[in-house]
Amino acid sequence: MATLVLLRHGESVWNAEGLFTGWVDVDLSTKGESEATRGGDLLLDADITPDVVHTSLLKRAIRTANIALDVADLLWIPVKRSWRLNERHYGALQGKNKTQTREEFGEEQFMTWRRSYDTPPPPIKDDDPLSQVNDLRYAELPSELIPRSECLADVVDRLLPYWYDSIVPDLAAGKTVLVAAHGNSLRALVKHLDDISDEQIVGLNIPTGIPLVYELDDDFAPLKRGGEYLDPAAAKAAIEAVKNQGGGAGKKAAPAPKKPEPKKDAPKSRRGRKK
Ligand SMILES: O=C(O)[C@@H](CO)OP(=O)(O)O
Repeated sequence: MATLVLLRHGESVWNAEGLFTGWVDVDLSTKGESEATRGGDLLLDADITPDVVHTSLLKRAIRTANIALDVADLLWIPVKRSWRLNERHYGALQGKNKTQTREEFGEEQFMTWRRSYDTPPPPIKDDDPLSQVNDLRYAELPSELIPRSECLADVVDRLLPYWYDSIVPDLAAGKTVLVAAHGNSLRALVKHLDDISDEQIVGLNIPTGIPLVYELDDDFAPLKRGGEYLDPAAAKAAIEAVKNQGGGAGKKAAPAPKKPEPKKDAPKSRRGRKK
C-alpha cells in the first residue's frame, strides 16, 4: 500500500482576477499563501509525512509545496519538478478574463474551451508575449513539444509518462508522495487514478490548497475511489467556486460587452532557448 497526496496550488493572483492562466507563471495571492499554510496544517493534523515532493515548473505550485512543507518542517525532503505536471496550456485564452470570454463567445463555447475533454482553445501564436516558446525553463524541450494550446486529453497524454516513470517508482519504493500541481493537471491524474470516463471528467473540479489523499493498492489503484480531502466541507465549497468561475455552468450568458478587456501583460520570465 502507498499514500499519494495531491495538492492544487493555493489561489493565484490571476485566479483572484478571474483570468485564464495556463502556462503563464503567476504567483500566489495572499489568500493563496494562507491556503498553502492551511494545507500544511492539514497534513500535520492528519499525521501525513511526505517523503518526496513532485511539482510543476510553475511558481504557484512550487511555492505552495514549499509553504505547506515548511509548516510541517519538511522543507528538506527531495523535490522533483517536471513540465509534465504544468497546468493545461490555455492557448490564446491565456491572460483573458473568464467572465468576458463567456460573455463574448457564449456559455457553450466557453464551457467547451474550459472543460470539454478533447477540444483545445485556439492556439497561441509564437510571437505572443504570453507564449512559452522562448521561456528559458523549457529550453531543453524540443520546440514542437512546447504546447501552443491543450485540451485535457493532451494533458493526460503528456502527464502519464511522468506518472509511470517518476511518481510510480517512488510509490513502489514505499514513499509517501506529495504532488503539488494544478487544477487541470490534477484532473488528468484523478481521471487516470479513478478511471473516470471522458464524459464524466467534464464535471470534476479540484479546489485550491486542500490536500486530497489516496491510499493505493499494489497496482497503484485507489482503495477508495475519489480519495479523501483532508477538509471535506471546505473542499465542497471550494469546488463549487471553481466550477462557477466566469459565471458558472448552466447560467445564461449576458450580452456581449462593448469592448473586451485587453490581455494582461505577462509576468516577466527569463527568455531564450539554450543552444
Ligand atoms: O486558468 C487556468 O489555468 C485554470 C486553473 O486556474 O482555470 P480553469 O479552472 O478555468 O480551467
